[in-house]
Parts: sequence; structure tokens; C-alpha cells
Amino acid sequence: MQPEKKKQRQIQLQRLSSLSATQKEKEEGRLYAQLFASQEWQTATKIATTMSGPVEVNTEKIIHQAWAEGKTVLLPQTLPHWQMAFHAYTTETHLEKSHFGVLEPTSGQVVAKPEIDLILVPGLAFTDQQNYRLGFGGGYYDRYLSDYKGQTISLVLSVQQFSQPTWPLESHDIPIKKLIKSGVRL
Ligand SMILES: Nc1nc2c(c(=O)[nH]1)N(C=O)[C@@H](CNc1ccc(C(=O)N[C@@H](CCC(=O)O)C(=O)O)cc1)CN2
Ligand SMILES: Nc1ncnc2c1ncn2[C@@H]1O[C@H](COP(=O)(O)OP(=O)(O)OP(=O)(O)O)[C@@H](O)[C@H]1O
Repeated sequence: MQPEKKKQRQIQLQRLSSLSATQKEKEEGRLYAQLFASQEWQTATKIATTMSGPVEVNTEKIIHQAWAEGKTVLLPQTLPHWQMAFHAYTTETHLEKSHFGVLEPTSGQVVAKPEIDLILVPGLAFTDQQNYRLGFGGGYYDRYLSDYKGQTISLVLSVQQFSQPTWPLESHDIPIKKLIKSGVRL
């Protein structure tokens, strides 16, 4: 594991946990509005997101908005060898807390990669230049996205926005196609 990346993850976890609830909600509101207005969202039928953890952009509103618009919501299940499978998420889906600490589906139909229109990619830090991303360290999304042809969007809170990477880039890093920013730059 790259020590510089580990250090940068710890810094980001700290900065995200220091964001006040009021500030976080204000920024999230702006992110949701831009997401729901985006062409990528409006044209997508099957949208992959996650069950967010406490420091992440809250995905609950995103899931409910997608359902309200008749879209299919997909959630990742982590598998051995850092693989993921995306399951259709409905009120019937059985969820279990993963080793990572978030809820994951353990039932429901698995949707194949080419069928997914839009993936909302989580992360700790993102760069304005080339849309690079620092994730939580499993390499799950870099692996999954390596042969994914659809749209990718990440929602970026102020403390997650960097002009350039302050962590080492690696050859497997997959840039995100579109970053949506809260508009508050620290
Ligand atoms: N809400 C949410 N769900 C998600 C992700 C995410 O970023 N957010 N993931 C996005 O990938 C996947 C889970 N990601 C994981 C990332 C790291 C580890 C992990 O085991 N990390 C090491 C520490 C690595 C390090 O910093 O050195 C550990 O905890 O021991 C597990 C799962 C799928 N679900
Ligand atoms: N496409 C890939 N093929 C092989 N190994 C990979 C690939 N992507 C990532 N890895 C490996 O997985 C580990 C974690 O990768 P990295 O630090 O880039 O994770 P991350 O992008 O921060 O996490 P995540 O994608 O889960 O949010 C590293 O050891 C890395 O070499």
C-alpha cells in the first residue's frame, strides 16, 4: 500500500468528518440539484450508487429521486478479489453490513455492466485537472470501471476538491467522466 495515499486518505477522512452538518447539507443540496438536472441523469434508466457512509455525500435522496422518476437503482456488493456486483435495489432487497461498514445487497437481480447507464462513483478526493479520484483504498471502482463504457459522475464536496492530485497517480487510475462540484471552493 502506498504510504502517501494512506496519509492522504486519513487527512481527507479527518476533513470530511470536520465538516459541519449544516455546511454538508447545504453543499449536498447543490450537488443533488445539478445531478438531477444533468443530461446523464435524465437519460439514464439504470443508475448505480452506494449506501453512503457518514462522511460521504448522503445518497438517500438520490435513491428516492431515482425511484420517483421510475429509474432502477443499483447498489454494489463487494466480492472476493476486489470485484463488485451491482444488484437492483428495491424495498424487498436484503441488505447486510459489509466489512467496509456500509450496507450492501445480498439478494436481488445482478445487473450486467453494459446495462448500467450511469455510475455515481464514491471517493475521498477529486482533481479539477483530469478528474482523478482518491478512493477508500480497495481498488474496487478502478477495477470495475476499467472496461465500463457508460457514464460516470462523482459528487464533490468542497473539502474533496483539489486542483491537482496531492497523492501519487497510478496507471490503473480511471478518471471520472464528469465531476459535479458544490461550488464552494476552500
Ligand atoms: N458507500 C460506499 N460503498 C462502497 C464503497 C465506497 O467507497 N462507499 N466502495 C468503494 O470502493 C466499495 C467498498 N470499498 C472498500 C474500500 C476499502 C476497503 C478496505 O478493506 N480497506 C482497507 C484499508 C485500505 C487503506 O487505507 O490502507 C481496510 O479497511 O483494511 C474495503 C472496502 C463498495 N461500497
Ligand atoms: N485495475 C486494477 N488492476 C489491478 N489492481 C488494481 C487495479 N486498480 C486498483 N488496483 C490495486 O488495488 C489497490 C487499491 O487501489 P487504489 O489505491 O487505487 O484504490 P482506490 O481507487 O483508492 O479505491 P476504490 O476504487 O475502492 O475506491 C492497489 O493495491 C492497486 O494497485
